[in-house]
Amino acid sequence: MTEWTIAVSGLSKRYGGTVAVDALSFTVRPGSVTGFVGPNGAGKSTTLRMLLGLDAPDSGSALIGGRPYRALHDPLRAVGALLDAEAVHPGRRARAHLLWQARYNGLPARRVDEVLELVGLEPAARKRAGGFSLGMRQRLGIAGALLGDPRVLILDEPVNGLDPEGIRWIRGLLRSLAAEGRTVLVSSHLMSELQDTADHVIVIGRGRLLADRAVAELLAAASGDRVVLHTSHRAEAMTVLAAAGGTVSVLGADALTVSGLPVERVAAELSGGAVPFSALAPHRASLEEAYLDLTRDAAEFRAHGRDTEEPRV
Ligand SMILES: Nc1ncnc2c1ncn2[C@@H]1O[C@H](COP(=O)(O)OP(=O)(O)OP(=O)(O)O)[C@@H](O)[C@H]1O
Repeated sequence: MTEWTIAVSGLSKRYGGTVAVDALSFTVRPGSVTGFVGPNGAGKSTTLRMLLGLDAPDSGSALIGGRPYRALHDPLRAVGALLDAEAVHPGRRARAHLLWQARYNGLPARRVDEVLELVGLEPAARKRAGGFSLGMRQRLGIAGALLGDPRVLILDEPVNGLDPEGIRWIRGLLRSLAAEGRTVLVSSHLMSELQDTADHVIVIGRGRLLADRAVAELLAAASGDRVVLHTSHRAEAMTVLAAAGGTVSVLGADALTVSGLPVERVAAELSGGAVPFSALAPHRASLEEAYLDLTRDAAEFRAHGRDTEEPRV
């Protein structure tokens, strides 16, 4: 049986003087959602295009189930991909577009109706794609990716253009596809989009690997041993906690961050000093904070030319 792992190894691609992907290596395993994150221009789409055989690497390899995409026996059943939701002809009706794709790949018309239902596009099945919102085009692209009931899904910025309801929907869809044992790789330039979706993230910048870690690990590292304290007696709290050996910084008008003291000790010190407080809890970092921590270290990320753009929040 094929192990449907995505394996990128020493992958590099240059366009003229631009190094788009630079000796990139990572593995994406079945059964979880893996986020592929980096700011605009980091090299995500180029990597995905090489994985799908749409661009040739200068060196290295990009394999799916141990083979290059072009060598897969039944590619649509093996891999479903969404690269560009705009790629549908505007005059084509949604169902007709999918039927054409299905026939071309030897799939039954029944499957077209199944995927239309899965992505919630049944009511628009007979409408022309030209009249679709970006969110509807994303859904149509996802329907196309799911047609062959593939083991591996590769989606480039699938959340782009979706409204909050659509974002919730795609999170659920990705999680259920992964729970069925599929390999799910989803790119985004916004780490926050992957919160509550990805189990694992691969972060790249300027074509290079910055992190390849479980989300839980990344969040634990970014959360550190900090405690967040809410009190209207900020000055007194700072004095008491500093005297106890804590490092205290101001978070907001009524909020402080304390590190170097466990939460129980902070509570005991405040009570001992008769300093009132309204809330006290270990700090839980967001995925966006973890991302900013990571990219802060990668100074070259923002220091030069095209990557001067801050990751958008
Ligand atoms: N066909 C091409 N010809 C020339 N340069 C290219 C080509 N494709 C990508 N590049 C360049 O390679 C770099 C990486 O681009 P890529 O589209 O892979 O990044 P990305 O991470 O997908 O960004 P985005 O989030 O904006 O889609 C960029 O500097 C881009 O301008």
